[in-house]
Amino acid sequence: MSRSTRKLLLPGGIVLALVTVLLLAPLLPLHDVRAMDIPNRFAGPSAAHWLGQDEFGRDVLARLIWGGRASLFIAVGSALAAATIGTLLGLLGGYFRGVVEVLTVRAAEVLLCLPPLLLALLVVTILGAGTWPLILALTLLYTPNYARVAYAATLQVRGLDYVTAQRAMGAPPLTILGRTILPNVLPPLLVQMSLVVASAMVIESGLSFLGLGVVPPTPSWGLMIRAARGAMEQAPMLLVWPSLALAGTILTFNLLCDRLQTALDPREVTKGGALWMRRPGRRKTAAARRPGAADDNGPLVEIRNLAISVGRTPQIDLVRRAMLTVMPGETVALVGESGSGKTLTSLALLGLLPDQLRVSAGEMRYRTRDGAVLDLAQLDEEAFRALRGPEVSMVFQDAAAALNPVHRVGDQLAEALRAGGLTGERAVQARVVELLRHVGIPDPERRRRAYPHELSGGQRQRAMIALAVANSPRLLVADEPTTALDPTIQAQILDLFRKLKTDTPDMGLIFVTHDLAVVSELADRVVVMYAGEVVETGPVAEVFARPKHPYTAALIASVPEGAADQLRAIPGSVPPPHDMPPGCRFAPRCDHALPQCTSRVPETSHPEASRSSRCIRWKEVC
Ligand SMILES: Nc1ncnc2c1ncn2[C@@H]1O[C@H](COP(=O)(O)OP(=O)(O)OP(=O)(O)O)[C@@H](O)[C@H]1O
Repeated sequence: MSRSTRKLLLPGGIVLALVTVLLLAPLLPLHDVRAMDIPNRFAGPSAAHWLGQDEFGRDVLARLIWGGRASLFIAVGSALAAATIGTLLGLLGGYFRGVVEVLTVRAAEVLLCLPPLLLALLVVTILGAGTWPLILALTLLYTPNYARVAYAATLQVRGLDYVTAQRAMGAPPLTILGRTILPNVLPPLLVQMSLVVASAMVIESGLSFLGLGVVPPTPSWGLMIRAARGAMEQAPMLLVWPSLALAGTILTFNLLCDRLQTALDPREVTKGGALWMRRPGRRKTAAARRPGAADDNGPLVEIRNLAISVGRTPQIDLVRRAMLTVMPGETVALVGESGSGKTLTSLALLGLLPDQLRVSAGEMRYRTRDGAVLDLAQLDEEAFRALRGPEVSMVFQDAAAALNPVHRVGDQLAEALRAGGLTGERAVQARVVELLRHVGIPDPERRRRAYPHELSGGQRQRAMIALAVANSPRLLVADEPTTALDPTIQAQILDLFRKLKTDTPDMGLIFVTHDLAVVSELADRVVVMYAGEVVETGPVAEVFARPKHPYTAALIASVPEGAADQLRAIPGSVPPPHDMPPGCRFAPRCDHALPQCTSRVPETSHPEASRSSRCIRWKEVC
């Protein structure tokens, strides 16, 4: 059972127990909710009446349970009805747009013009007080909320590649809506559900309290609160029980929906709840700082035996024994097939690993501007925040996703500069223009006022690079910054990186790429990763001319730009992290593999001082 499923047990158990008790009310040995006992009005708890008796001597426990039936039936019933209708309207409107949108979402939104309580009062006044008119009123009230949430979520999802791919495959719209879009819009709908159930319970009690909801003598929590108010001085507990039941049920529903949202979200983006709810990092900055270790000629970054893992029992190592060194001013290319751990290693350097992953072993020694050596593997989030920007920074692959779409490019740059300590509005704006000009955005005075969507793909990537270098970082990590661009623009962006290298000769650059041609043009050293491990490192020219690991050799031979005479695909694929072969991870795909390769993990060899290979047959590879 996964952690998020386990977290469902508590609120799920409480809701199940509550619903069971309420459903079984007719079978439970409860007093008659209407049976009055005037001589014993306001009597306290006794063996016969566990929670005491009300103003007519009726049993409070029985009325609480039967009242809960009415309240919950109305709240959950109207929330479900509104969810079904509203989600359908939102999905249809968001997917088909145009007239359908007007007839569904916009029509539902008309209801939002009316004050909620007034709308409920209107329906109840026309149809008369009672359970069903109340459910209808609440359904009308909440349908537009669901429609809007589903509509917004559908709009977000309908343009994504996987929906386009479904369309391209000829899937009918209803299948796309039900199978592809609905599961993706479910998390915000569940949040909405928890809010609506809670709010419906409050409105039900309010209307019952006003005499417009559940009709007495049928009990409801709202009616009980209303009656108890008049007798607050004689019997204050009469007010406490229904209020507690109402508050407890609302809180439990909120918790259940919150946890459901996490459990149903396979991407686990909601995992851990709000940032402020997360446990603070256990690691301490002080422990990470080693003032004595400063060495001006030493490496900027030195990763040793880094392991990045997911899960605890069992723990799966997505990256293990990773080694990487970057000297000041050096460009190190990180290459390897998809899934080899390049992105995770880069993200770990900035403390940006996804929530469910962690650095489980190893060191990432980083030398700061003032000469102190920090172990990034030991830093907490707060310490990383201080480093990101002026010390380490990152250029992401997809600038469209990495830039905030609702802020102007210039404003985003200005914000980064202010966060880096630059003061004075004039100085900030001047630096914004200078940065945009530096990265080659034409007419920066005007373009700084553009939103990201108003820039071309290449310009967006330039703006993203400007953002990354705004505070002159000493280490820049670029994760496939050219992959999403067309070849002409790719060449321009590579030129920009070359210019950055020349202009900032001390800046270390880690360049993640699949493209070996880019590596040979841009990088000084190359680090080859396979299945979460670093298999070979060395100066680019030497590694490309004489690879010392069969995987590097195969990689070079597999691309047209490679030095090999004949193009040759690497047979098989990278094994998944949970099913890694024992011994050398590349052995099952390797032409040079010996029996001992599959039984023992190969040690790192150093064919030359500046090179390393994790292959026992490195001498024979070439
Ligand atoms: N959040 C995550 N949870 C579990 N496994 C993950 C997560 N992120 C990445 N992985 C796994 O870790 C391994 C390394 O992923 P990583 O993204 O670092 O590879 P990569 O070399 O950068 O690939 P690509 O070139 O496709 O970006 C892959 O097997 C991937 O499936």
